[in-house]
Amino acid sequence: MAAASEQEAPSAAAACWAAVRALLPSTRAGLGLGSLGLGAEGARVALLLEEAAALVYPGDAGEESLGSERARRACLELGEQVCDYSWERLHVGPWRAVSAVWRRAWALGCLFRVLSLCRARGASREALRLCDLSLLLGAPVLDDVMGRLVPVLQRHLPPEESAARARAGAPPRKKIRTDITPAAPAIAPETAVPQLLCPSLEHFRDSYLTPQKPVVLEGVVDHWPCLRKWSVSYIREVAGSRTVPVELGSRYTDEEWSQTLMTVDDFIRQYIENEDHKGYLAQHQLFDQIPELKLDIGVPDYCCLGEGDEEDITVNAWFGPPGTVSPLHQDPQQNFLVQVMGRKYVRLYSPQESENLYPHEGHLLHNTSQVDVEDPDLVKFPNFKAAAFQDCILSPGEVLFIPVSYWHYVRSLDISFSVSFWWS
Ligand SMILES: O=C(O)CCC(=O)C(=O)O
Ligand SMILES: [Fe+2]
Repeated sequence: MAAASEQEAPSAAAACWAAVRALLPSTRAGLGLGSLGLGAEGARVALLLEEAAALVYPGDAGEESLGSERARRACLELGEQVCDYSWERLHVGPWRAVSAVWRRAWALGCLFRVLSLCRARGASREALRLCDLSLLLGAPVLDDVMGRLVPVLQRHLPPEESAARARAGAPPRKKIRTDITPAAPAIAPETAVPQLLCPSLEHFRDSYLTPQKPVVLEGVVDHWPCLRKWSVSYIREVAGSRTVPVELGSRYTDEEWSQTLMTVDDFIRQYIENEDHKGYLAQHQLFDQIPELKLDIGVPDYCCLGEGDEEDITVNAWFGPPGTVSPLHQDPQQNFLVQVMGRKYVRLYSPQESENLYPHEGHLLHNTSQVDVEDPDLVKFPNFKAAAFQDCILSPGEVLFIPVSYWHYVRSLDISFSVSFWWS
């Protein structure tokens, strides 16, 4: 199959297509559509995928892959239809119940759309966005082809589509304010979480993990490159063009809270540089999406004390402006919350205090307290004042151990980036 139809010297678009094409299986059978397992209810989608595949791998020796405008348009539309069908399947019931089959169908729909766009005009931000939508909602297909496409598209993105150029015509940005930040609460010695410099594994296990006591570990991640490298401009440089989920609104318990998808570049412009609104890139497995950032972090050694494998650790990014609030809640795993940029105020309550913390009723929020920790309504929640707590201000390079089910409330004091490790 010819790599490009253009007769003239390979254009940028043709060079991009050649690189994209090289990531695909050499034969149509290599797509493995026959073993997708969509079943009877997915028969229509299976047909749409076969039709799209036939355009990318035409049977006729003389015909080129997506060689005509008509073929490219048809492939784009088929991919869109596959995505429409799969989208509905992805949004029925809770996320953990969504079948991997439909997540793979979603990824393939995105793939055919990306192929059609790249064949027509080379790399584009839209193609990159579709790769991210596939990585965020889909399941890996063809040896993670959507992840492998990202660096190829980034390399071939024409300058006018790159984030830097997109900003060149924009009005000058507001300078990021680092001088005025929300007041840091004073930490009383009697409530302060203990701090420990590089304890041995045994000491941490015997004095904190086994008795399930919180502690701030110091000096244990000093060698992680993120502590020297990360800044708002570095994150923009590495991740600016990538699409990520963002929480909008002050806190997830508020009525007007919502989630959206946007590029990191837009997130920084709207919510980090502009402090009028609250946006939080929260609880996102950014390091699976952008492996380059993973090179800058490690896994805390103490995780080896758990019973699970290292691959089972869930690593989340939390990036936001000053004033983001995670309401008081508990999680079902041990947590190392690693602070990389800026400071956070953290308040902790033992699971034994649950009765004094007024968890929401109902299944969805039963692990979240109804009390606004720093401004409690003591008429509605009188026992809250009796609840004993510990607190700390977590600064860059510090690691907070939050035992399983320990209640935690977190407010950022500066532009902040934290990385959490949920482990068992
Ligand atoms: O940093 C935050 O805003 C919340 C972190 C958190 O809840 C967690 O790591 O489990
Ligand atoms: Fe949490």
